[in-house]
Amino acid sequence: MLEVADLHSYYGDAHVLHGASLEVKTGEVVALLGRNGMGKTTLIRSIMGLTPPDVREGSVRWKGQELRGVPSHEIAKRGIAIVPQGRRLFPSLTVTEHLTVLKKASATHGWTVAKAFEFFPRLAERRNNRGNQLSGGERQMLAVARALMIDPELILMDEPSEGLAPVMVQHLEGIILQLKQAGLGILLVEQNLYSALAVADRAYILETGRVVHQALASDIAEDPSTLTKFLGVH
Ligand SMILES: Nc1ncnc2c1ncn2[C@@H]1O[C@H](COP(=O)(O)OP(=O)(O)OP(=O)(O)O)[C@@H](O)[C@H]1O
Repeated sequence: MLEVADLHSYYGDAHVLHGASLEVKTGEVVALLGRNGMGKTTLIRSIMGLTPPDVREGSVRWKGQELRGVPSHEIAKRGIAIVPQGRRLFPSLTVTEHLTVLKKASATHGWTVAKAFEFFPRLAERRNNRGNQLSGGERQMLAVARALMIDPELILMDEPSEGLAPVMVQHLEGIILQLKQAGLGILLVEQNLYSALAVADRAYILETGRVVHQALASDIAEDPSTLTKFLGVH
């Protein structure tokens, strides 16, 4: 469904992605792993058409069509949503307002505000609270719910577990698996290795802007030598 091939991205003269390639098939959860600064966020932004960075070589194909050069709002319309690192919510908007910015409250098709509240009961309870009144876990749920409002087929999630208490990380894993069951594909950037491997079908390891290893998530989880070699985990 998503095919990224030989992508080269730059921040000014700084060459950050050096021919990154990966694939996400329909309904697959794919983890993108790698140490700090290896280019994970840059790759996600490059897929989504967000600048910076500047993509100078390679292709991003979605359902067979080239996305390079397509504006990010158009990419969203074609079915790819992003849950950015740090969640990027509006402190003064309520939970409901965050959701209705992207979809009318009266909408009846696909992901509606009512359906999002059914999926995230905690958000329903907090519907009139503002972004700055939510806990870290509630913020993350809202960031995911907001992404769902565009009725995506693929969600790019950038470190969703960052800053969450362990119980909330587990809750988030449950949400990711439920979304997968609903047929969504997910490309998941995670520092929390074990959480990512617990929900992913496959994983790629990025090192200085290139994929240096790919495998089934279950194989990586059972193979400590891969974790040590590429991720410095002991
Ligand atoms: N806006 C920017 N301008 C210049 N350089 C940047 C910018 N954003 C990232 N970089 C550089 O690009 C490289 C890759 O960063 P990126 O954020 O993609 O890594 P990452 O793997 O997502 O790491 P992290 O887990 O720390 O977010 C780093 O060397 C970083 O300093």
